[in-house]
Amino acid sequence: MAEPGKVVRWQRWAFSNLGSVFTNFGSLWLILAPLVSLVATYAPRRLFHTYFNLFLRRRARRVLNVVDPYVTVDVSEPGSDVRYSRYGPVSDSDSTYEEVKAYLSGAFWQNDARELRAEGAREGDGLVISMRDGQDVADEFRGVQLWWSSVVEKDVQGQRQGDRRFQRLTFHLRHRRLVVDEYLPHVRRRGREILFSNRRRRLYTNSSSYEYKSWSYIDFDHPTTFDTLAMERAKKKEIMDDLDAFRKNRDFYRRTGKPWKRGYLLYGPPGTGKSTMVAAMANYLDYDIYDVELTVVNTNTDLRRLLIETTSKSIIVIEDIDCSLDLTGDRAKQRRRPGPPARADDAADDRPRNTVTLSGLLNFIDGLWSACGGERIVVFTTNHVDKLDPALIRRGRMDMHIEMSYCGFEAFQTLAKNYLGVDDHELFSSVEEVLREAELTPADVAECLMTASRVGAGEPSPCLEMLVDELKKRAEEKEKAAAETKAAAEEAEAAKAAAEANASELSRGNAR
Ligand SMILES: Nc1ncnc2c1ncn2[C@@H]1O[C@H](COP(=O)(O)OP(=O)(O)OP(=O)(O)O)[C@@H](O)[C@H]1O
Ligand SMILES: [Mg+2]
Repeated sequence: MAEPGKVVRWQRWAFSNLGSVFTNFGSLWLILAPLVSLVATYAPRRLFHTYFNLFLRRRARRVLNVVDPYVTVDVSEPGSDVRYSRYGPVSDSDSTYEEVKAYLSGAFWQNDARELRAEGAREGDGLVISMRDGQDVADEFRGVQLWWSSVVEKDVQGQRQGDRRFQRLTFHLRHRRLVVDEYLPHVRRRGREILFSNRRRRLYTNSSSYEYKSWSYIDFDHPTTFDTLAMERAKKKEIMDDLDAFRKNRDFYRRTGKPWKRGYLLYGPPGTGKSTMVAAMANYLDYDIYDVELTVVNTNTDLRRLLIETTSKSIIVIEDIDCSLDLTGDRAKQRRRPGPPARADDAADDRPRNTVTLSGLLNFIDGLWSACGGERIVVFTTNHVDKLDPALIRRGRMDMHIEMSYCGFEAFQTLAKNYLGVDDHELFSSVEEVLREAELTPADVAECLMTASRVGAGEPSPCLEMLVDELKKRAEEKEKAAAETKAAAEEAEAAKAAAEANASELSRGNAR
């Protein structure tokens, strides 16, 4: 490494003035020597040695600081022993070395280091670029110049054979506080971010409570983004802004004493894109997803264990929350669960029943344990928002309520762009008309577009003509189905009323 310029200058000055340094020190010593021997004779022996030693050490350190005012800190590769440098213990932690390397891999693009080394990132397809041994890069932080170099030393003292590798940081003595308090934490934070962005994201799901591992996972590789998500533009922007504000406001959450987490409730009919929205959120934030299957969680304690084992920068999602548990009742009713077994063989089965309660779930969302780790998003999806206990979705728990509604014209434009690659077309107005009159979900429209683009070989005009016909057909079918359902419901209602009237007539007859 090219030595920091100032060190070289100081060293040259010291050597060229060696003669006068010794002359001055010699005359000073002529005066001090009798004084020292006087004190040595009359002062208590132990006291003299302690103070004299201290005095000499301090002088020596000051002289050393003048000759070489630069501090070095080594971050050693995991596995090496902790070392001590002139300025105290050398940092040695499993993740610090990787974090520093990742941080430096980002610094090379602005630097002129030419001899680099590339290693595959531990996860994902990215590469971590680092310095070849003996290379160095300069860095700047708040106007202060620092140097990093990659050092390899033969391991001479330990039982370990082979080389020891370090990332060595050099900086001026006067910046020690800045480096320790601010620069190194900044390096670790940034390094962690780079490692995080290089990793493969994961989609976790909880195993049944009897299994040893709480979560199992697969790689998460969902292609949906906010660009491909069909929704009104203003609403989409509002959600993205909210997510941005959440991600960037770590300090705000700390300052206001709030745990760094946010809840989103997605509600709407089937096929309006609730699950798709969760994937878009995860891709936007670069977070992992924990998909909680509540029906296989036995107790509140198991639920808490699941929470503790999630990592930060993740979305915890409970889909169809209204179906997962009986969460529609009041809390008093919940506390009485589990009730008597419904079937005779249930009584013989002594496995614990599902006893997750509403209050267990409330604690999961914002109890004391929910604050551990931070930077988490909780998402509930439901088709029936009106059936949920208000406590579960009150603001503060579910901070943002997002209605996923039927496909409007703006949502259709996004889908047309996704499937046909067109932004505008004369047939769009016909589609708009159909959508205004019928309640079609984005899933309906997406499916029609898929068929149309396959049959019409991706040509916009025939595809859109086909789409209009298909949508009209679907709208009619839906209308018919809705009318039939309504008629059936009315019929059932009438039958129920008649049965009740009959029963009361009968009981009155009996009473007479
Ligand atoms: N808003 C949307 N934007 C883009 N594609 C969508 C949208 N909504 C639905 N789709 C398409 O429809 C399919 C089903 O959507 P999705 O599973 O997200 O609906 P959902 O609201 O979660 O339904 P459910 O309530 O039944 O779970 C998706 O795979 C996607 O292709
Ligand atoms: Mg869904």
